[in-house]
Amino acid sequence: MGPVRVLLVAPEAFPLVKVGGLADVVGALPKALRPLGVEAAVLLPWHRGLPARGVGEVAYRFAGREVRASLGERVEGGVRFLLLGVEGFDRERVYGYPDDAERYLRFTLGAAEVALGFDLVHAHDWTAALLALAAKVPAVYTIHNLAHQGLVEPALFFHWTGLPWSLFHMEALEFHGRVNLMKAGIVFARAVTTVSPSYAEEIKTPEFGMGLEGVLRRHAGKLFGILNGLDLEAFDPAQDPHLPAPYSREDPSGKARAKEALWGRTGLAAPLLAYVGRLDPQKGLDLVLEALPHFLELGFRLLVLGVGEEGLARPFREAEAAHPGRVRFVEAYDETLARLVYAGADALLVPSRFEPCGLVQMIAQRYGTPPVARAVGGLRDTVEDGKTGVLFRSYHPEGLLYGVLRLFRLGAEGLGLAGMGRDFSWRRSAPRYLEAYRWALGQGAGPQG
Ligand SMILES: Nc1ncnc2c1ncn2[C@@H]1O[C@H](COP(=O)(O)OP(=O)(O)O[C@H]2O[C@H](CO)[C@@H](O)[C@H](O)[C@H]2O)[C@@H](O)[C@H]1O
Repeated sequence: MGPVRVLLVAPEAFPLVKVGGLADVVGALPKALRPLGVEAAVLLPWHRGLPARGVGEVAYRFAGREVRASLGERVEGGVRFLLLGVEGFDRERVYGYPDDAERYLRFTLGAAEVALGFDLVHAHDWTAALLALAAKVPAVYTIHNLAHQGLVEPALFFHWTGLPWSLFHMEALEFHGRVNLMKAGIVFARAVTTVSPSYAEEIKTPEFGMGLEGVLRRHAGKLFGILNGLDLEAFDPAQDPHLPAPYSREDPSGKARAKEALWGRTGLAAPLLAYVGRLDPQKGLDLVLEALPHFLELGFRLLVLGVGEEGLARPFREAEAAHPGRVRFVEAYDETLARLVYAGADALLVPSRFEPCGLVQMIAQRYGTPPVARAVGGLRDTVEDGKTGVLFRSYHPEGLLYGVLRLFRLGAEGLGLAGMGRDFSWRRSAPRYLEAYRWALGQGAGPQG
């Protein structure tokens, strides 16, 4: 058999454009698949400011007319990135505009044309989900986060896409009177994957299914739970240019330098609890806020690094103002500071309400910092409770508080060192994507092997 040629389609991919973990995964997967005989290219919208070489044009239909989009190409770290210049992407941000559904549908319909040159298309999250229906090659669809589904008014959707209204029913696109793009991905893809085995189980229940649990149960026969890996070269304390000194499990002495650098940059000191990530209701930051007075009473310092919802940013701004030198809120996307946190904090807080996989807890373990995480989704699959970190169950500030206390009772430093020995490489997960691809191409065994 020749190589499988796959087009990964996503809104973001590291190192070109990154908002969160989706970009890490889409950027790393092509490299992990190459040794397995998969030639993967990544197609992104041509977001503002991305330099690339023009390689042609793509014609697609939108709202009953033929439109053209320029196609760019750029190779980065050995990965071939294609950029599609459809209307609506010459903007500051990747998401968060009122016309997101419209511009990503344009992108998806253009992507369907680009996919014709490949054996298979691998669509990521709601923004690319319609490829499962619109692409003329088989599609694999990955759910990174069920919270964002892409809901569209049906009249607009059918006008834009030219798809038949006969698809507007409960077993296809309809969801409470609207079109649900995530649902389209689940229903029409040949294989559906999600980013951890635990999340694959959880989303079949009302607690985590976000209204799609029934659909997911009906399509469970093609659902694969594949744990995300980490790009071990991109995240390596032994060769991380963001750190003041390299270190490893064998010689962790450089870690002390990272701690000093982190304290120097933030004005904080040990014992330092930290959070890195998007400010989103998913992440359980309300628990951090509620537990904060107790943390401060116990002598802990808190650092929060993240951007996102104003409703979550404001209370952290206020907490910083009220507790100078003890609470810091850095409202920025800052790669260097993030690396200093993974290396220099005493514990990383990951109290998520739900977590499809989560990369921050894996990065922290690789950098020798133990996570205190809620026992959900991929957190459950990647933190060894009492060995490399602490897991807590109840979604309650006391759950988090006792988790932190338990970590320090067990010895945060020792657990951190143990975490450095864990293997989070893509080596274990990449072959499972190949299985999903083969299954979608009608060549192999299904999710249960
Ligand atoms: N302010 C900031 N400065 C610097 N770096 C920052 C940052 N905010 C976030 N990051 C970085 O963004 C990434 C976050 O990835 P996660 O997977 O932990 O969560 P996210 O919810 O974004 O991803 C979603 O998709 C991924 C991929 O499948 C799933 O693992 C996850 O569960 C799901 O919610 C990490 O690389 C982190 O370092």
